[in-house]
Order: sequence, then C-alpha cells, then structure tokens
Amino acid sequence: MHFSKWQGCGNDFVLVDCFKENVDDFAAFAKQVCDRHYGIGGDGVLYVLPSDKADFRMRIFNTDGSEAEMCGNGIRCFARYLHDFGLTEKEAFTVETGAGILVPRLQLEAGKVTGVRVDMGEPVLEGEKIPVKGFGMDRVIEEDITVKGQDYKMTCVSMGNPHCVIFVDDAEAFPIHELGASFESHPAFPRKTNTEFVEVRDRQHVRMRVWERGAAVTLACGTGSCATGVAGVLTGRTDRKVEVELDGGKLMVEWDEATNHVFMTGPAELVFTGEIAY
Ligand SMILES: N[C@@H](CCC[C@H](N)C(=O)O)C(=O)O
Repeated sequence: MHFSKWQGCGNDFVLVDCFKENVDDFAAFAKQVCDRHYGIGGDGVLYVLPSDKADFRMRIFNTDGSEAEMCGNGIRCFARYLHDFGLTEKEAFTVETGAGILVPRLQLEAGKVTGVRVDMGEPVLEGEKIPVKGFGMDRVIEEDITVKGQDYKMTCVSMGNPHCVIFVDDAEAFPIHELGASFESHPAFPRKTNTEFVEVRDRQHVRMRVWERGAAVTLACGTGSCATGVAGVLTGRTDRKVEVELDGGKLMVEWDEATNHVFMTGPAELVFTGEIAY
C-alpha cells in the first residue's frame, strides 16, 4: 500500500488515498501504522475519500483507533495532498468532515503551497452539544472542574470535536503528562475530551500545550488552537485574532465577528512517501 506522511506544526499523520488504496478496517489500520516502533509512526491517519456532498471527504482516526469528528492540522495536510498530488486544481474546495463541510484555501506563491487557511465553521458552545455533562444548553465558561483533587476553571468549546481549555500561569511547567489522561476521561465528558493548557502572553499571543483525546500529548492541535482562540474571547483574555504558539510551531486563529466562523492558518508539509505491506 502506498501512503504519504505529513505534518502540520509537528502534529503528524499518515495519509491514505482511498481513491487508490483499499483499507478494510480504518480503526485497526490506524492503530497499527501510528505505532512509532512497529509502524510508520503518527498522531493519526487521514483517509481521503469521495463525497456526495462536497469535493472530498476526510476521515481522521487517532492512534488508539478512535475516530474523531475533525482535525485542524490534518485538514491542512489533506488539502495540500490534494493539490500536490494532482487531485484538484482548485485553490479552495469543500471537504466533508464529521464537523460538517469545511473549506480549506491554499496559500500559493509561484505555484507552491506556503500555507493553508481553513474556514473551520462556527464553534459550538452549548454544553449539551459539546458535550459536557450538567450544563444543559448553557455555555461552559470558567466553570469548576476537579481533577486528581485539584480545582481548575474550564471553558469548553466544540470545533466538531470536544475541547476543554484551562488557562494556566505557566504552560511549560504544567504537568501535562501526569494529568492529561485524567482530564480526557473525566466523567464530565461523555465523549471524552481534548484538553488545552494555555498561558496568555498578551491579547494577541498565547502559549498552548495539548493533551489529545486518543493520542495523548502531541506537538500541536489545530482544532484545539481554534477552541483556545474562542475561549480567550469568551473569557475576555484575548482579542479575536491570536497567534497560538505550540510545541511544534505557530498557528494564527481568528474568530470572525461578522460570520461567527473561526479561521485557522498554518503550515502543512510532506515528510515522506512510502509503501507498507498490507
Ligand atoms: N490534532 C487534531 C485533532 C485530532 C483529533 C482529536 N485527537 C480528537 O479525538 O478529537 C487537530 O489538529 O485538530
């Protein structure tokens, strides 16, 4: 089987083009190939699929084999794959995802992709829809959560997938490896959660580290950066346009007041192509 390996801010993915390749079990394949010792290595697998609603369909599976509704760094890599490997000549196209139909736009210089800006749609803020238990259709802004005996204030946002944003004084020092899994599987989150630990540097800059549902600590999370941008506005900490500094790079996030849509801009790079026995 032919595959390509991509990264966006160090969040890395194996991409399989299902127009050309056949995978029997998407979940089992993701678990197998994401393994960094026995597989190709990656934070997830992106499957390129046909769609009857949009130009293409993207499905994303985490390293543990769970399927996520959406992946922000993944959709930029997906978009660049479509362009670089000749599946589309369009600069902007529609992609069906578990978070609805989203629109990536390639940033081109002399025919080469320098970045991708994605219309990530509207954030979902109603507790029941994120989902977070106990808030009905109310927003979950600076609400209490206790994890391993310690109290935190959480702000929850869905970008199609669930996010819990915790503002901290020092993101570098936060014990993410010790506590991340306890946030992920906290009973407040019926579908588990991604958790972002965010230090506000100023109104236009934040430092974010992430524990991802189904993948543990990763170097970056695109949907998590968008959720952070929204949480920054909801809590009055940041402006609507913010640079998010991640372990693996930087993303620009803008929550547009007129449309209520979130826009994310950042890199997408091919790491290598290869073949695997399957
Ligand atoms: N890294 C991604 C998010 C991938 C899915 C996530 N782990 C989940 O289960 O929701 C991103 O860049 O958004």
